[in-house]
Amino acid sequence: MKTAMNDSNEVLVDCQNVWKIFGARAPAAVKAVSERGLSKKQVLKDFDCVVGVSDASLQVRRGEIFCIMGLSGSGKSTLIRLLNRLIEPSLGKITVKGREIAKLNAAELRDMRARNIGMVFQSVALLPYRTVLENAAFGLEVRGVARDERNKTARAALEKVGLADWTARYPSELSGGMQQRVGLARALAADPEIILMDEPFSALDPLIRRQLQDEFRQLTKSLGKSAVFITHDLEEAIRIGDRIAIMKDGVIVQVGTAEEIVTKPADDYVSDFVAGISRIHLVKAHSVMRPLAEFKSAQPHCDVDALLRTSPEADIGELIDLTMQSDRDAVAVVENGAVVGVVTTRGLLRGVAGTTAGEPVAA
Ligand SMILES: Nc1ncnc2c1ncn2[C@@H]1O[C@H](COP(=O)(O)OP(=O)(O)OP(=O)(O)O)[C@@H](O)[C@H]1O
Repeated sequence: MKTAMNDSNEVLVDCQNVWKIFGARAPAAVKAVSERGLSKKQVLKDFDCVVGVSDASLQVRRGEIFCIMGLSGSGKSTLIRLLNRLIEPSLGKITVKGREIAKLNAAELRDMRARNIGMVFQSVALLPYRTVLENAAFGLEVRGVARDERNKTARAALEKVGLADWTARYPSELSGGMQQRVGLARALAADPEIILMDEPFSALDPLIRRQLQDEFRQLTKSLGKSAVFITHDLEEAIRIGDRIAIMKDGVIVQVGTAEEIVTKPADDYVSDFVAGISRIHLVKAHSVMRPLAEFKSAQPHCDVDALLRTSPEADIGELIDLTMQSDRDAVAVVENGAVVGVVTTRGLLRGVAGTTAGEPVAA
């Protein structure tokens, strides 16, 4: 099951108060922003400059899949390009594995991109006159890895993405989904610790897309990689991400797990996004339970020890199944052997309907 827990809390990418302002008068706009805190709208009006990213801070931890989600033009691509210094920030600081990337020289930057932070774009840009194997090995070739070694590594990466039988084919013989897999294999062959993905699956049809989402998540986890994954589709972010940052007009408006975002949207913008999302597998017992003391004072005659039991991480689907198996209207939530709360039928309905957790519930 997907959890918010990570293999470690080590921060691999740390982005602090980063701005990116585009335009001929960007330096003056940056000065005005840092001195007077101008808004995106004011910057456009006063300086004719576009704020791509506005005061963004985020941390990507080891082993984590971090999704950046937002509508077109919200700044996702600009932000991800800042993370491996394809573009330079106007203000703010970005470190990768503790090193400030703005301070790296050209050779150090190349090395960092190869070892630490590789990228897969929406259009993979496969080389048409090269085989699948040569395409997957391309990153290694650029790094000067000898042919035998790079082919061996690329072959292993193609195997991981299910293309072992296609190594001698050319990109034009592959479907869009398979071409994306080659792009992923190319990134995996280079073996970076962090993979940056800019809407890699958005051109694919829904079935293939869901399949690749699941495969990508499994593969990333089994290889112990970290990833930053851009999407404009909240369902994709929820399916793939351990945590999600939601962007609007260059600003990160909320960062959290899917459950946090769905149960506690930071503002109306996020609420609108989460309105259509099914909560059955997202909302967990800990969000809809009534704390034990509160439940006991409301229902002093209920024998809590006689209720069916579950963990705080049980989702609403599981809670519904348990409630149906029982002749009681409630399920006890147990942590470390002790009952910590009770989920009532009403709490369950509230979870499905999306009412904020923590409201008083008539049990
Ligand atoms: N090179 C550039 N010059 C000027 N403005 C730019 C440049 N790149 C991006 N922008 C502006 O920055 C803002 C954010 O764009 P960005 O491409 O990061 O958004 P996005 O969320 O990735 O959108 P999409 O989902 O459509 O790719 C937009 O207003 C865009 O016009």
